[in-house]
Amino acid sequence: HQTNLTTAELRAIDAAHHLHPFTDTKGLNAEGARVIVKAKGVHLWDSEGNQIIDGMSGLWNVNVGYGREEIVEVVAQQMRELPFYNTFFKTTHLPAIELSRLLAEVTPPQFSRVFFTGSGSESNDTIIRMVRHYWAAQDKPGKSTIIARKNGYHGSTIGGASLGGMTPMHAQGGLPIPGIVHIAQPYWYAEGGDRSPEEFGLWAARELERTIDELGADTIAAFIAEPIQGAGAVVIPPATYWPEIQRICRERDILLVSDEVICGFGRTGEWFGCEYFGVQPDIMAMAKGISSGYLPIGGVMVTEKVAEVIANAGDFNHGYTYSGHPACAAAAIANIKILRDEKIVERVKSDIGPYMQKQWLALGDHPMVGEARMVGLIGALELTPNKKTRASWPVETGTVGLIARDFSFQNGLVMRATRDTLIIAPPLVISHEEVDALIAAAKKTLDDSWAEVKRRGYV
Ligand SMILES: Cc1ncc(COP(=O)(O)O)c(CNc2cccc(C(=O)O)c2)c1O
Repeated sequence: HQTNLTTAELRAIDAAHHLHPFTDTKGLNAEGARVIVKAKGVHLWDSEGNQIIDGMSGLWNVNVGYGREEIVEVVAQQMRELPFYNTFFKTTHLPAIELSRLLAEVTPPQFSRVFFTGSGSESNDTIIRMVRHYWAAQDKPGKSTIIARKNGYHGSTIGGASLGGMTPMHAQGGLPIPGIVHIAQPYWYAEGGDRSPEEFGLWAARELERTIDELGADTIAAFIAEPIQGAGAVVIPPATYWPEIQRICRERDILLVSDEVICGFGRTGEWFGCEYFGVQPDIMAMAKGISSGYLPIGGVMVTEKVAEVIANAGDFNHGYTYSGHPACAAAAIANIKILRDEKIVERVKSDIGPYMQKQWLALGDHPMVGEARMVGLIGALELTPNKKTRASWPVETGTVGLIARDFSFQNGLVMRATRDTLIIAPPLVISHEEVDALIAAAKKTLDDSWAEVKRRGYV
C-alpha cells in the first residue's frame, strides 16, 4: 500500500476527513498525525522513514510482534474459501469450531465455552447481558447490579464505558447506565498514603465487601476487574488484593469476572492475568492479544457452570454480525498456535520478562521517578517532582506525562502516558538487545524530561 503523497499531503487529507479516537482533533490537526506505514518485529516505520521501537505493542495487543507471515497466509486462504458466514441460525464454520476448541485448551482449566465478539468492548457488553440473564434464568432477576472499579477501563461502548470508572468518559453521554457501581481501585502509589501495600490491598478488596453488604448480596450479579488495570496506568494490585476479592465473591455467590483484554495471552508471563494472581474467575473478557491485533476479534470465556445455565435457558437474545468472523478467527488460531508452539508465554515468565524487569525497575533510581513497577512485560514509571512524598506536579495533571511521551517518540520509542505515568508493554517476542535499546531510549527520555521540567520551573 504505497503512496506518492508527501507526509504533509497525507496529514492534510487525514485532517480533512478523519476523526480519531480519544483525540482532541483540533490539537492533533494543528500538529499533524504521525503516519505509520509499516512494521516488523517490534519496530514501526513512519512516512518520514523513522524507525521506532513499538513499546506499546500497538495498543497493548501485538503480542507476537509484526510481520508474522503465517498469520497472513492462513487469513488469505480463509478469505478465499469463506470470507464470511455467520453462526446465528443453526450454522457454524471451521474457524469458529477450531478456535473455540483451542481456547478451551489454552484458558484456565475451569473454562470450557466461548461466546465470540468483535472487540473488548463488545465482550464486556456481552458480559453485562450474560450475567444478568444468568441470574434471571435462576429466578433471581433482582440480582443484577455489577460492581466495578474507579479508573478501571472496560471499553468505549455504552456498556463498556459504564463498567469502566473513567469519569471523563461518563461525562460524555450520561454514563454509567443504571445498575453499575464503582468501588476504590487498588492503586497503592496514588491512594495508599502511609499504609503498607499489603494493608492497602486488603482495604481496597474489602471495599467490595462493604459495598455488597450495603446493597445486599441478593442484588449483586457480578464483580468485574482487570487483573492489572492497563489504561488506568498499569495499576498492579498488592499481593493481598485478589485472593481477598475471590474470598468475598465466593462467600456471597457473586460471579467473578476477569477482564483479560490486556492481561490475557501472555502479557503477565502467564497465559492469563487471573493465573498470575492465583484466582479462578467464572467469566473472562478477551480481545487484543487473542489475535495480536492482526484482525479484530474478542470473546467471552465461561465455565461449564455458567454455560449450563445459559444453554438451558432457551434463546440467549444477543450476538453480533461478526461474532466469530471466519477470517478473524483464523488469525486468532494462527496467533495462539504461535504463542503456544514457540513457548512465548513461558519465555516471558522465565527469560525476557525478568531480563526487562531488572532494567525497568532500575529506572526507579532516576530523580524523576517515584515508582517503577512491572509484571511480565507490562510496566509503568510514576513521574514526580519529589520521590519521597510522591508529590503531584505543580501544573495540570497530564502535562508532564505528555512532555515525556513526546520526548519518547523523539527518542525513537513509543511509550504511553496516562496522566503523569509512563507506560510500557512491548511485544512479547522482544529480544534482549531490543530491550537494551528500549531501556536506553527510556532513560534518555527521563533525562530529557527532567531537564525540561526544571527549565519550566516545575521542580
Ligand atoms: C481491559 C480492557 N477491556 C476492554 C477494552 C476495550 O477493548 P476494545 O478497544 O477492543 O473495544 C480495553 C481496551 N483498551 C484500550 C483501547 C484503546 C486504547 C487504550 C490505551 O490505553 O490507550 C486501551 C481494555 O484495556
